[in-house]
Amino acid sequence: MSAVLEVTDIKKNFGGISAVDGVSFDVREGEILGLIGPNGCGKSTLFNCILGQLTPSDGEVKLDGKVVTGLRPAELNKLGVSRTFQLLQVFPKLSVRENLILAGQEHQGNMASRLVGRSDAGLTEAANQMIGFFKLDHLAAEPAGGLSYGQQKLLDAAMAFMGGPRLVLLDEPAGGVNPSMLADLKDRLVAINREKNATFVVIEHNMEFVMSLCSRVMVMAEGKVLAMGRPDEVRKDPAVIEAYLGH
Ligand SMILES: Nc1ncnc2c1ncn2[C@@H]1O[C@H](COP(=O)(O)OP(=O)(O)OP(=O)(O)O)[C@@H](O)[C@H]1O
Repeated sequence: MSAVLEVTDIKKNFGGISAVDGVSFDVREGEILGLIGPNGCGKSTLFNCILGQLTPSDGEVKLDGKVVTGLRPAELNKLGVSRTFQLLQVFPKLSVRENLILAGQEHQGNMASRLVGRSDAGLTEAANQMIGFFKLDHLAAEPAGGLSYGQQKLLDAAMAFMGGPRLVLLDEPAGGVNPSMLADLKDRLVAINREKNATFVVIEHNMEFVMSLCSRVMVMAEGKVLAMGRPDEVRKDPAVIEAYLGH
């Protein structure tokens, strides 16, 4: 399997703080990689360095073998890199379908179409497919703000997959989602991975969710990679247990 994403020796300092301290890993095509670690260990900073929200102090990011370090988020979007944020990014007054269309326009770098008219740039069909895929049919015309929190997280994840991205980085997709919706969310993420061969990286604090969703898990502590491996290997790694119990 070829690597979609290769991260080599990424570092990010904030003044005297070394938030990410020499992290290297790769993500293979069709893989779901989990990224876990105690609060403040550098997960979000690492995501932001990969996604162009932050410029790394050092290191290299490659997408499909091409160096993309330092590219802006919009440029990465056009290359097929998509993300969700810890906090929901849905537009509450727009319908579920409109939110998906807008996300598709963003992925195409086509936000200007918002200003020049309500043309959907051919994205209604793609949005309808995503609605079906994420089982949001009964909510398609509802304003997103009227959905439950768990449904909005499902929509938020669906938005990241509009436009058939090459790589999706999901930041705490399960955060605050109740157990019954969690099962739906996991089920849909597994399905999109299998049926569309989608590749993604998931930051998540919900250990059970991440261990059952991901094929490999990377554990960070204090800006470094502490462990990387299959969920069952990582779960019993003494250094990982210590990192969690120590906090
Ligand atoms: N913009 C910033 N300026 C200064 N320090 C920052 C900045 N962003 C993050 N940090 C620091 O870098 C370290 C890593 O933070 P980061 O948010 O990446 O951790 P995290 O693992 O994502 O945490 P959480 O699980 O709580 O989201 C922390 O010490 C944090 O205080």
